[in-house]
Amino acid sequence: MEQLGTGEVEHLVSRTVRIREPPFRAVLETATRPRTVWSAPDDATVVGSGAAATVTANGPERFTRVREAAEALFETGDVHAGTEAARPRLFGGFAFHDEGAERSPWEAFPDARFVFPRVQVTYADNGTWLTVNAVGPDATPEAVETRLDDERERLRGLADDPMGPRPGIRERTRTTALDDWREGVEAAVSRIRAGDLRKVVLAQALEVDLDAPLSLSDTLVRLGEKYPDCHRFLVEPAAGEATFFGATPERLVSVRGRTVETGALAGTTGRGETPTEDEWLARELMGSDKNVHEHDLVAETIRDQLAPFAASVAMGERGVRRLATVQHLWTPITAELDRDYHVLDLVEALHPTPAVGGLPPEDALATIRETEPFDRGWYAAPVGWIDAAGYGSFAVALRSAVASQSKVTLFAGVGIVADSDPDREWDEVQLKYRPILDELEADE
Ligand SMILES: C=C(O[C@@H]1C=C(C(=O)O)C=C[C@H]1O)C(=O)O
Repeated sequence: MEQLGTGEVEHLVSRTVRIREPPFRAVLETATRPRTVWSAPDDATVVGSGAAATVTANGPERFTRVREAAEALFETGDVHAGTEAARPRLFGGFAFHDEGAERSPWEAFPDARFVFPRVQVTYADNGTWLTVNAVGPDATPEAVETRLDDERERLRGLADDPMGPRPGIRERTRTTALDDWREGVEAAVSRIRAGDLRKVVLAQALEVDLDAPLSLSDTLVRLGEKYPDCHRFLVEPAAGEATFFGATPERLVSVRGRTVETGALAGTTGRGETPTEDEWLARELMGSDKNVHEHDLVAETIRDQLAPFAASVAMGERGVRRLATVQHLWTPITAELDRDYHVLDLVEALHPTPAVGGLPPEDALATIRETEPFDRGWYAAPVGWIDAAGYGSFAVALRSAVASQSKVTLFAGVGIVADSDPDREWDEVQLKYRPILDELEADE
């Protein structure tokens, strides 16, 4: 595996063939570390196995460092992709805070880490594609083509075995007790009422010990079935046991050419038992001053953050996005860039939006660090991909967890504004654990 430093030029070989569609679950099940999954509603689904190259970076400069290393990697490509969906891409993400995501369960996660998969299966609208990549002095077309034949053979033999049962939970440990939560939320509300802050997103973590080992391939399949409109992702360091995965409703930003797509997602309510109750909850959410305020702060900030890059920014109409477990206020936002930018320029400018950080950003981040008794690591941070043209797509890593052998740590947060009630916010956190928790609790 090649570890790329800034400015190094490496020789890259990439070959792709079209294949008969192998079962996603078995492809992921038989992939080797570090594994990669990216699956978005408007994008091809990608499963990566191993790393032909890895880019890592730390600290506040991590966005620039990754961009430079990506540009160096893609500079000398000998690429036969056959289809756009299988062109070379780096998959990975960033830590939430500028520095120091080292506490458990994040020990193996640097502040930024991207993988150029060694073997990649791409499920696209125009078929399924197998890619083999190699980087370094020994990367030759012959070696890559031989590996391509071997992998194609191997994938042909994969059976679509039935999924196993969910693992079941032995024990749950909260990082934040209800009393401490109330105290933290009340302190934040006081600061907001005093005018020191406008909004802050406070999160919790929940550690669960499982009865049986977790099958991440089953979990990713089930999340895809239940949350087809969400971005599914899985990223992991090569060493250690930890895997970060989730199914998030929130897109941070996509850039293709000069077109930018993003949106504001903030303000939450539950799902009803019946369509009528669902409608009632949605209408209540749309009419709630507290939620609309919480939401509009996000939408307006994104618009302002995009403005320096954009020839025009268009805000869509605020509406409700209904997911299997919650409903959110959502405003689609698009922009046209005033010149070519790298997607990471936009990621750096937008992260963290007040949907996961707060306002003013620096004060909100300080409040988060002071209040939260755990490390956010990569939770609520950008995960996604970048290509040689500087295009890319990033989601906000919510409804997510870190899994190791028999332990999973889940994360969820809520926006706090002047009239937030600590107990209602507590309930909202529990609701946001549901997507992952539902896949860990034993089947009835
Ligand atoms: C912070 C989370 O979600 C974010 C916060 C929301 C809110 O406060 O209403 C809604 C969607 C997300 O932007 C999370 O899921 O952990």
